[in-house]
Amino acid sequence: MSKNTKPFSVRARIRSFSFAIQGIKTLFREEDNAKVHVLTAVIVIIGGLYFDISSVEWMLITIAIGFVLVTEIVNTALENICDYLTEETDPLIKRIKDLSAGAVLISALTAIIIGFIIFIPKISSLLEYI
Ligand SMILES: Nc1ncnc2c1ncn2[C@@H]1O[C@H](COP(=O)(O)OP(=O)(O)OP(=O)(O)O)[C@@H](O)[C@H]1O
Repeated sequence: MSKNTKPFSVRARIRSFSFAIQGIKTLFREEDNAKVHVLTAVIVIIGGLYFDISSVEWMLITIAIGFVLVTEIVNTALENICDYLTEETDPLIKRIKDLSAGAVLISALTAIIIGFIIFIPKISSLLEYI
């Protein structure tokens, strides 16, 4: 394994950070799924502010939102690699893309379950109060 012999450089770290920001921008510009996830996250955050949820609930929601966005980014990167490798229909490419899409689905379902556990009791007590 090759050892990184480059000296530590703050400038290089800032450059790497800017590449990561470019990746996030690409995701939101080109992936409709990511736009849906962000819109959902905004609605959840508004709900959290409205119901004045606890610190632990904010932490769970933050983890859920981050988990969904990270799987979406990894899925998009894998899809791009697949499309770069071949434009032909290939069973292995299908397998990779379907597995990757499965990861996004699992993360989204996890986030939905967390959202339901946090918000359903609050919404029901609000409805009872009305
Ligand atoms: N080269 C390929 N060979 C075989 N099957 C493919 C190939 N490309 C895509 N597929 C199949 O078609 C499905 C949809 O592929 P696509 O790349 O459009 O993903 P998508 O999830 O619709 O993309 P997006 O995230 O952009 O909405 C894949 O999950 C896979 O099952």
